Amino acid sequence: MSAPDALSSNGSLPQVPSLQEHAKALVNGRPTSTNAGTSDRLQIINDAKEFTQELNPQLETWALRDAGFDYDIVAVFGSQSTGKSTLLNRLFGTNFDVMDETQRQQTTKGIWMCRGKGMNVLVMDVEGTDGRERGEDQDFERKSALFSLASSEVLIINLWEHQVGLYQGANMGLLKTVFEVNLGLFGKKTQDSVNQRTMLLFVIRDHIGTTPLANLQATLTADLQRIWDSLSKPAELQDRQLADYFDLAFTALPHKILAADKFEADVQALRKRFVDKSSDNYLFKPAYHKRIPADGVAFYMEGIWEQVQTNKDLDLPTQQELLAQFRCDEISAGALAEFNEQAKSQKRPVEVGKVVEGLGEMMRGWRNQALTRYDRDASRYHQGVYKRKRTDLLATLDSTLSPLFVGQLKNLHKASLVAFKKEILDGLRSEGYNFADVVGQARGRCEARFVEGAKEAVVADDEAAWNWEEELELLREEVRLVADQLRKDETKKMVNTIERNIKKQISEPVDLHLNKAAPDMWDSIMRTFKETLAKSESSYLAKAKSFDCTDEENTAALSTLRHRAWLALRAKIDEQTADTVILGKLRAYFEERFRYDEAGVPRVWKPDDDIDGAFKKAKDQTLDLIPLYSKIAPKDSSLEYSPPSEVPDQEEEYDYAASLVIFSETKALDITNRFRREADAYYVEAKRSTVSSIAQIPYWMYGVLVILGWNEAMMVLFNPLYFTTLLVLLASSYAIIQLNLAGPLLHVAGTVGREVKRQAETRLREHFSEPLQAQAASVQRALDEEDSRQDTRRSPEPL
Ligand SMILES: Nc1nc2c(ncn2[C@@H]2O[C@H](COP(=O)(O)OP(=O)(O)OP(=O)(O)O)[C@@H](O)[C@H]2O)c(=O)[nH]1
Repeated sequence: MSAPDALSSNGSLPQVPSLQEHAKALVNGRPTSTNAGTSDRLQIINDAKEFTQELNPQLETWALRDAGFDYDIVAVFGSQSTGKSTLLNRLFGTNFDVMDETQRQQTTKGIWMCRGKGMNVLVMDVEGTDGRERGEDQDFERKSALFSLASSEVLIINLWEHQVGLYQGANMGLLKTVFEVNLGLFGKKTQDSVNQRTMLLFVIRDHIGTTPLANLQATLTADLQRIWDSLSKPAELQDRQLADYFDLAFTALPHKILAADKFEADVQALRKRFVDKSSDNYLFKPAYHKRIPADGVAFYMEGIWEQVQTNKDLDLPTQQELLAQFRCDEISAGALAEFNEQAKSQKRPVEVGKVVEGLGEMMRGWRNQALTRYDRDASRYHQGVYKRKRTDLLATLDSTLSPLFVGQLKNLHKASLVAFKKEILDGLRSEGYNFADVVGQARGRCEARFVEGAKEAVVADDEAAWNWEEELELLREEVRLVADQLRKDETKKMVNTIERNIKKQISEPVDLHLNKAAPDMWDSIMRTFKETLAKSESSYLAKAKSFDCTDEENTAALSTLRHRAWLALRAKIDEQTADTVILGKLRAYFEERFRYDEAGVPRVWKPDDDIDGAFKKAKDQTLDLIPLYSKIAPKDSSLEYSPPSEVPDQEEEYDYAASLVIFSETKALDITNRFRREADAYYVEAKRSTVSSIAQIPYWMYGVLVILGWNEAMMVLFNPLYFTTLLVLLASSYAIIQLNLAGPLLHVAGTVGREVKRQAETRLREHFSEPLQAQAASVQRALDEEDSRQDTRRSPEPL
């Protein structure tokens, strides 16, 4: 027989298509099978040379898909109707179709497969050779031989005894093809295909016994050796022997009908060689196994058939690699699907900022589960591919877990920072806290919390991929910023508290000193102020120590404090020198001097008192106070206030010199005038009080009245009518007193009396005080005129 179609004209193997191309073709363009298998046998390649799609489900039905390497494949080929199916059925308990005894025509078409009864063996019944039914087309024979060789561990070559020694009859042509193809398949890659040996079991049927089996075996071996020698081997394989690739075994079976019992016994003996692993003759030796895991057999066989069909180079290691790629991808995808489902469950919580408890453990669990699953199923395949795909899978797993890890770190970062702030604020609420201690402890706990959480979230040992140090650095930086901010806030709060205290402390003394209006008033005020400020500054510095404030911060805070203290003093002074308040002070000062004498007794002005002199003196003394109040000017220069050179957070520079002035000149003038007016009113009042005392009725006037009224009194006494009237009045008075009506009557009488007295006084005053009245009126007029003149001068400026 000629070289197989798989070989190109120059004898070399054609180029292998890329693995991806091939896998794609297989996955997308699988032929649809019309070969529906029965429950226990399946036509894997039909008449139209199409590979079935049912093999995988069938393997599942046969419970072989998960067998791993724990299964074997045996195939038979030989001439048509040589009892192949019969033999297989007997050996493996299968139910391949057997030819009806009377018809003698081909029964097995294509390739059928059965599972050996009670054994993990896949048995393939291959369409018989000879090509009688297919005419001269021996293409299928070659392809099926190639397919069987690539997948089976044991190849049974079935032949009649009388075929031994015949070239065609004994399928020697086909064997030549098998050997050639075998070289192509396994020859070159000896390293990879160290296990790729195949057992060729020759079963000689209808052995009569006249020629001993040994002789038949010798003939066949010699024939095979001859064929092997005649092969045109590639240069590098010239010295390879048939035994390097094949183990040969021979057995003979007697005539099935003529020696039925013997036939049956020998078949059982042969069956034992397929079943009994302990036997020396055990045929399914591990060395023959093609190392295709059971779950990959369907894909592998389909791939091989595809290659054989398209006459492409059948490079088994490549096929195995291809299979490994496909299966590893499938297994990896299965593991990934489950893993993704698990990872998805925690994606949302992490995304919304939750710190997921035990996330690291979960992630490690999912990852290990996926890898274990992958390792369990994929490690049986081509190691190179398995490892490569494992690396890919690992990368995919990690790339899914990485965002969760990073998210968890970010959430931990946030949570730790929030806890840090809360702890500090809680700490600052406690009595007598030490800021540095509070911050230091909170910082320690914050970092510890983060590190603990981060370590838990680490998925693998690879420090570069699962690094949390950088995030910790970021956290530290932020903690520093927060602590700084808190310290600044605390410092501010402290400055505010001290400022409030200063206000409280200076309030009373300043009031007191401003009320006294002594020449050293400002000295006293400034002394108090400076002492209070000095105390406040030292209390700030004492507290600031625990805040770890820098020198610059302390300087800034002290400047602010000094500035604010000054503003507080100024505010207090302003409050005490507001128009009405200062006028009140001046009035009080003036009154003290004008209305009271040296002993503090209120003065009653007499006409000869020197009202004008006293008024002028008191007024001048009071007016002298205005310049005193106008400017903060302590006599002792050491008490002068030294303002801070620079105040932070202040846009415009504060003018201390200007702040020393309390009243501007205009203001001082205004106050002067307003005071003058008030003082003048006191003067007028004083003057009036002397007029009132002059207007008293002289006592001799009452004597005059008695003398002038004497006649009228006598007339009442001596006139009966008047006298009677008098008696009636007296009697009435008596009755009134007796009846207790004296009170109301006296009240009425008092009122009437007062009215009469008032009338009388008025009349008398009008009579005696006209000249003095005229004098007072002229003074009042003069004052009014003076006022109106000053009003006219001041009119452009508002009061
Ligand atoms: N003489 C003889 N006949 C047998 C033997 N075993 C089976 N047969 C008969 O040979 C005929 C063919 O048997 P099959 O088992 O169908 O042969 P086959 O090789 O599978 O046939 P195809 O599938 O058509 O190639 C049947 O009629 C069997 O009864 C045997 O050992 N000796």
